[in-house]
Amino acid sequence: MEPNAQVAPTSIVVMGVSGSGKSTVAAGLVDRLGWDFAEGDDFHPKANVEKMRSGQPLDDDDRWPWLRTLAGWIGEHEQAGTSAIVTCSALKRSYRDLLRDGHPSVWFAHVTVDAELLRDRVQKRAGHYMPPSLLESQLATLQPLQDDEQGVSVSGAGTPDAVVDEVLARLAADRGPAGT
Ligand SMILES: Nc1ncnc2c1ncn2[C@@H]1O[C@H](COP(=O)(O)OP(=O)(O)OP(=O)(O)O)[C@@H](O)[C@H]1O
Ligand SMILES: O=C(O)[C@H](O)[C@@H](O)[C@H](O)[C@H](O)CO
Repeated sequence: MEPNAQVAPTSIVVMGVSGSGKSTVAAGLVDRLGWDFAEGDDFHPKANVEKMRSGQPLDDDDRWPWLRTLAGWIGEHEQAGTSAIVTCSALKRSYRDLLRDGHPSVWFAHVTVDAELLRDRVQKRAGHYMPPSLLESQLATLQPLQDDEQGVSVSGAGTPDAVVDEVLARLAADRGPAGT
């Protein structure tokens, strides 16, 4: 598999640890691009959500079936020729390998936020099943997006609009004049 396949990116996976701002950035991208959208967390089996709610981090075995479901969603959109945006923590490179395997249009937008800001955001967020205590394991598991992976890493510390602008600028550059 070729991580940097030269295919116009039409499937954006907004990735990052819990609380980094994936949903917020994805909403901004959907507003600006009008592409189809799915919240990756909605595809977690109930057992995964209950595990996180009880304060236990997911492991690879918990995540593989979920990631395969998301890859299927991406594949359906690719096949239909429909551009799409999905949020997914995609914490490890091997998870991203699964998502892009056979799906050359996949392009990652990694929203990065330092641990202090992350704790602050998650502690202020009410009514979410993900307890702040799981942040450390999210950060320990994270393998940041690498240079040879199609996509962009952006700091999520700015305003949502600024983060979205930065993602879109890089997306436009990667899509080239024909991909607008
Ligand atoms: N750029 C930003 N500036 C200020 N606050 C932000 C920004 N992005 C997100 N937030 C806030 O931080 C919190 C986490 O954001 P969000 O839910 O988008 O993250 P997430 O990565 O989708 O989280 P999870 O994966 O746990 O669902 C929310 O309360 C959101 O309003
Ligand atoms: O891979 C994981 O551990 C999970 O996807 C988590 O990241 C949460 O589902 C999500 O971020 C919601 O808080």
